[in-house]
Amino acid sequence: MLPSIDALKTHAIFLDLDGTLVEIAEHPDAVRVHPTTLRLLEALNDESSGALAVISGRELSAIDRLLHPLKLPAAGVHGLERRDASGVLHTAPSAQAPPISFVFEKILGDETGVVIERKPGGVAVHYRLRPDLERRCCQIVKEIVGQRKDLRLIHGKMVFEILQKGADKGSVINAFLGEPPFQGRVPIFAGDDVTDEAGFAAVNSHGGISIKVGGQETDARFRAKNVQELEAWLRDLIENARGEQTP
Ligand SMILES: O=P(O)(O)OC[C@H]1O[C@H](O[C@H]2O[C@H](CO)[C@@H](O)[C@H](O)[C@H]2O)[C@H](O)[C@@H](O)[C@@H]1O
Repeated sequence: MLPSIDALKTHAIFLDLDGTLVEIAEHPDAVRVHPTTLRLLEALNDESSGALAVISGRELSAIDRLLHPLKLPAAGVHGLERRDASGVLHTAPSAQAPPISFVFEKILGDETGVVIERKPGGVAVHYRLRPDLERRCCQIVKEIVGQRKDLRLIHGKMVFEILQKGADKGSVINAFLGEPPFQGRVPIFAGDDVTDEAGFAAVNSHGGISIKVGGQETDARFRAKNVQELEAWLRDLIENARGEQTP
């Protein structure tokens, strides 16, 4: 059961993208954000007076492409990039490290159907189209991460992500909460995947509202069954907030 909230102006809203605002698709490039979802985000942004940020594993440029024409405060590559509410870009120094994606291209090659997504400070190895190659991908990523102290490994939804250390979704949520217009507000964070757990921990430590989308194990305090249930709840937030303002 999701909590009811009347005043959005006292809350800071953080939303994950894939699997939270949009359904998971077969290929990262196949994802489209429906215009009604864009309108929902616009309304949340208005009703919270700009205290809305997207916290994603995708790089910032990909987030902007998906949410066009909206350009919201956002964190990309699981926290390695962050654009604050005044539009200033903060990049973890490690995000500039040389890419390691060539290793995968060399070993796996595009023809296998394994999708290699390069991002600043990271590479995602998607095996959704070739689940039979999970073990092989796992072997390769573990070997690389085992040799490099500067890297960490995330096993997300049909994806292995190798990332430079230096940030996570929790640290960027904390960074937003230290700045206006997020500062002093009760944080809300909704996400669906393992990488969102760091965000849930940060939000829980502020006494906020952490929401897991889907059925997997989590430290989030609340749960939405799926993308639709979360979206319906977000719509209610807007209606309640607007209702509050009506004399
Ligand atoms: O933090 P998020 O916004 O949830 O991003 C996590 C990763 O999402 C994308 O991959 C996932 O979604 C794809 C499209 O639905 C799907 O094909 C893939 O299997 C999923 O792992 C994105 O491509 C990654 O860069 C993000 O890190």
